[in-house]
Amino acid sequence: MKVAWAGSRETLELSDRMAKLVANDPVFEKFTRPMLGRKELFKNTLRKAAHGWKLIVDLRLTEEEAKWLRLYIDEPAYTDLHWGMFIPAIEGQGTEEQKKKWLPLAQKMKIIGCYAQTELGHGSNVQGLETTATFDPQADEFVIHSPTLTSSKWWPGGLGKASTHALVYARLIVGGEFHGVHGFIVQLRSLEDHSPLPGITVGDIGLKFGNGAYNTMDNGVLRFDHVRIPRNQMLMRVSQVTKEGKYMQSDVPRQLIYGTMVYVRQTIVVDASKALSRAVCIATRYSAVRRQFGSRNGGPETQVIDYKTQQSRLFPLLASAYAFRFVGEWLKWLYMDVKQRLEANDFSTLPEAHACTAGLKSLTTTATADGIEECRKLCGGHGYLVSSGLPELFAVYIPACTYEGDNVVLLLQVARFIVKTVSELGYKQPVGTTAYMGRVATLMQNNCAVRTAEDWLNPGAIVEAFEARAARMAVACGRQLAKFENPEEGFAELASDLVEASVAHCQLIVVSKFIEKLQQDIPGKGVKQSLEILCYVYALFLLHKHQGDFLAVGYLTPKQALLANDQLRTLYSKVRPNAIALVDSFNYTDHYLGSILGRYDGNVYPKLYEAAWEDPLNDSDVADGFHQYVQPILKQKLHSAKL
Ligand SMILES: CCCCCCCC/C=C\C/C=C/C(=O)SCCNC(=O)CCNC(=O)[C@H](O)C(C)(C)COP(=O)(O)OP(=O)(O)OC[C@H]1O[C@@H](n2cnc3c(N)ncnc32)[C@H](O)[C@@H]1OP(=O)(O)O
Ligand SMILES: Cc1cc2nc3c(=O)[nH]c(=O)nc-3n(C[C@H](O)[C@H](O)[C@H](O)COP(=O)(O)OP(=O)(O)OC[C@H]3O[C@@H](n4cnc5c(N)ncnc54)[C@H](O)[C@@H]3O)c2cc1C
Repeated sequence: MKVAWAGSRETLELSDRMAKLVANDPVFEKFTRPMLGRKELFKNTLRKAAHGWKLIVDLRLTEEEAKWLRLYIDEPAYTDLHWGMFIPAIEGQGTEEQKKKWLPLAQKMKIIGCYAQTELGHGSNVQGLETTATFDPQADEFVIHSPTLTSSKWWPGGLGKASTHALVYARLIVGGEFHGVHGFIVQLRSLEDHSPLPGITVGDIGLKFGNGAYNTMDNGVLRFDHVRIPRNQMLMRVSQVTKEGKYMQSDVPRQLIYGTMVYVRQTIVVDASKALSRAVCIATRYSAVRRQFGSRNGGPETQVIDYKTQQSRLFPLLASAYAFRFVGEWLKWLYMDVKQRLEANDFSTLPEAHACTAGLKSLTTTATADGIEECRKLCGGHGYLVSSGLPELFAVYIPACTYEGDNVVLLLQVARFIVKTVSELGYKQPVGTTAYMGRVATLMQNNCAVRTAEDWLNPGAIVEAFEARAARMAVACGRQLAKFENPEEGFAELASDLVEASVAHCQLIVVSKFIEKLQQDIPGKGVKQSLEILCYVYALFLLHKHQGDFLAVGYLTPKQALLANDQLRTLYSKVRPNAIALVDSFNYTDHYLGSILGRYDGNVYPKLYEAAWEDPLNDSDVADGFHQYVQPILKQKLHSAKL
């Protein structure tokens, strides 16, 4: 199962080596992180990033090894944006000449870059950005300017204190004409002493949610006062500005300017499976350690993992972690395919790649953020302790629902794609993830054939149920929209229904990709069988949770919905014997997990007890402040009898 989770034996071995390298290095200690003040915390992150880079260079780590190393260091840092957005943006939007100039500098870390798109007043609406880049043909330069307070760049990670350069998204103005938003490489700080260059105001935006958590990152604010950059620092793969001041659009679609977001959204789906699996690993191991009630004749109490309520909350999350892992693997394939096509100037699959990355990013991050919080509750009171690892994991993770596109805004993008597909059904055969809509007549007509709980253990029955629900919801939205004279007005009015239809479509993708995964050769005794059980748990859990949809569109009867729930209960009993093995298969070191409750050896109580004494409040028996603030109250002579 470890191999199935990792994707291949090579990846398992490689990631395991990197995990151990980090776990055994004292520089990467992270237990005290939530207690550090902001300055100390940030300096410590810089130290870890520097040490990580030294290891990469000294040990001549490959790009793949370096990625795993950074993952296991497990501390948001400017390097995430440098490697994760700045470099990919140049790769995707730069010309060959630009790549030749900038990529070696960035890859050797001679410059540090960030991705500066969002502004104080504008995030989701990228076309509404206010920063301007005005071409000056005399000087052959662009003038980058922040005309208003709301145009201040706000949020970019790594911008506040670390970056020397930024990829700045600004409105292009050539000859007095606006040409939409484009990306520009702008130097922010001196490469000698790191001080901000003239015309640049830059700093950190302040503390964020949670202790430690995302506060290791210097999310920044940036303003430009007529900062000049050479013309060739506009990324010019999509469109060009000539020396003479001519704006030229190539054959490449404008949307490629948003390409870095597509790339990162794709990586976020696999990351969701990592974050959720960490939380599930902690909650599952602890649920086997924790006992409550049910002692007979003085024997041990019941392990809480044996309660059906615990199982019905925990096992769907375990199944979701696996589902997100496999859909993430598929999405990575889809992205690589699109990338190759784009290089060959084939843009036909870009809309589907955008819809899939947007929708699956939204679906998986929402479920993961909710799932981490559920895991905290599954651990009872001890889950609220920072040493459980769950509060920090939650605090670090939740912005994923917002960054790289607010999850609702992204689902509305999926809705546009679905509505367009439905409207074209008469004359265009849908392909890829919308191919099922090509069978819309059958899906609208046929109803579920399930008669017994066992009938639900059938991939065909499950896929058809999810297809029928998604198709019927999409068609219903299409019909409602048709009643509006102005389509944009209709879209705005029906936005909530459209979002629900998008969720149904995305859930269908995850379920189908899990089922497709099981059609592959999966080596290892019992591995495939265990994954089949998890796949059914995932699908039937969703069906149960959203049974209102399946019933409302008229595909299921209430009896069939009840049978699905009966089957789900049986499946939980099948997951239970392997639950610990299924989380051990994530192969997480205790260092990466960062949780006393989730320790591999299960030695929870002694370690919790020990850790309590390490709290700074326990440095002395009598607290600092006692004599000043508590003792006077204790010694106070009160005159009123009532008091
Ligand atoms: C491996 C390491 C990875 C490390 C990563 C580290 C993560 C670190 C953590 C945080 C970093 C965070 C970074 C950020 O948050 S960066 C900022 C991200 N910002 C956003 O995501 C903004 C969201 N908004 C948008 O994407 C867009 O503005 C929009 C899509 C919501 C709307 O855009 P607009 O231009 O108004 O488009 P329309 O709706 O009018 O659509 C026009 C047309 O274009 C299509 N389209 C839109 N986006 C894309 C795209 N990305 N790719 C392809 N096509 C796209 C859209 O579908 C329309 O098509 P049409 O209907 O056929 O005309
Ligand atoms: C931790 C973190 C790191 C970040 N890192 C970066 C970075 O490195 N670089 C960068 O450029 N940016 C970064 N961002 C910014 C991030 O990309 C934006 O915050 C994000 O795109 C959401 O935009 P917003 O803040 O404008 O939200 P808003 O759009 O203002 O959202 C507010 C509310 O309005 C709703 N809403 C907005 N538009 C619509 C609509 N059309 N229909 C219905 N509802 C709508 C949303 O659903 C939400 O509920 C980061 C943000 C965070 C939190």
